[in-house]
Amino acid sequence: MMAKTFTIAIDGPAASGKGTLARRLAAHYGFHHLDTGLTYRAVAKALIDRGLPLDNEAIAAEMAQNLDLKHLDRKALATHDVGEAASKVAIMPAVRRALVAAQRAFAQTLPGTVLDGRDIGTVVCPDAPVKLYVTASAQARAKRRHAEILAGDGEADLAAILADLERRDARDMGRTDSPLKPADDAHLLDTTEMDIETAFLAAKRLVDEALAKSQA
Ligand SMILES: Nc1ncnc2c1ncn2[C@@H]1O[C@H](COP(=O)(O)OP(=O)(O)OP(=O)(O)O)[C@@H](O)[C@H]1O
Ligand SMILES: Nc1ccn([C@@H]2O[C@H](COP(=O)(O)O)[C@@H](O)[C@H]2O)c(=O)n1
Repeated sequence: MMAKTFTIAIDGPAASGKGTLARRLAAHYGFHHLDTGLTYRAVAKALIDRGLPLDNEAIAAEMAQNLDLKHLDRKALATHDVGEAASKVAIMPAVRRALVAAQRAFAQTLPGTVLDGRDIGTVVCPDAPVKLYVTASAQARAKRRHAEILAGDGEADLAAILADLERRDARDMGRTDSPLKPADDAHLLDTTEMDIETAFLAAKRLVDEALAKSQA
């Protein structure tokens, strides 16, 4: 018999704060965390590093099939160019099939997991007992990303960041395969007016309710 698992599914647009929340929740509950955006970024970076095209589905899918989830280097994958390239390879069904299979295996083999991305509640873990769709206005998200880059001693232009976010959101929401959207049973968490602690407490309340239900 398969052991019981509990997955927290978190989705939302770029820089909405879903990764921050996912990490906080995973630390709080002692769960394993997978940032699924890193998996798409890793495929994109593997192609870029080898000088391979970003629009060849067969080549990209081969990279996705060979990806090892244990070796995702967040720092190396964090650049703007890799994020932009990731959203291009993410439109390819064969890439998604390979990555979704690995993401599902992560959720199904560990007892407590938090996965964040764009299609966790809709495609990867449609039966997750708790789903959060984290949003914030595009302006708020751009300001947060801007502050993050400046804090890391980088240079950034707020208007350019806003344009990038909006372009990436449009690609993620407009693609045919697994577009970004809230699952029908997701809780919407708009953090435009919330600081990180307030957003965490709101999310924790929803997870606590789901955990209590799953143990009843
Ligand atoms: N509620 C909040 N209030 C203020 N800042 C926040 C809030 N949530 C997250 N942040 C900050 O916003 C930035 C983006 O957050 P985060 O990286 O978690 O977003 P994300 O949705 O995971 O982004 P991506 O999709 O690009 O991976 C970070 O600098 C984070 O510290
Ligand atoms: N479940 C997911 C996660 C990510 N993507 C795509 O990857 C891009 C990068 O994601 P980040 O969260 O690291 O910014 C993102 O723009 C999506 O195109 C996805 O499709 N599904």
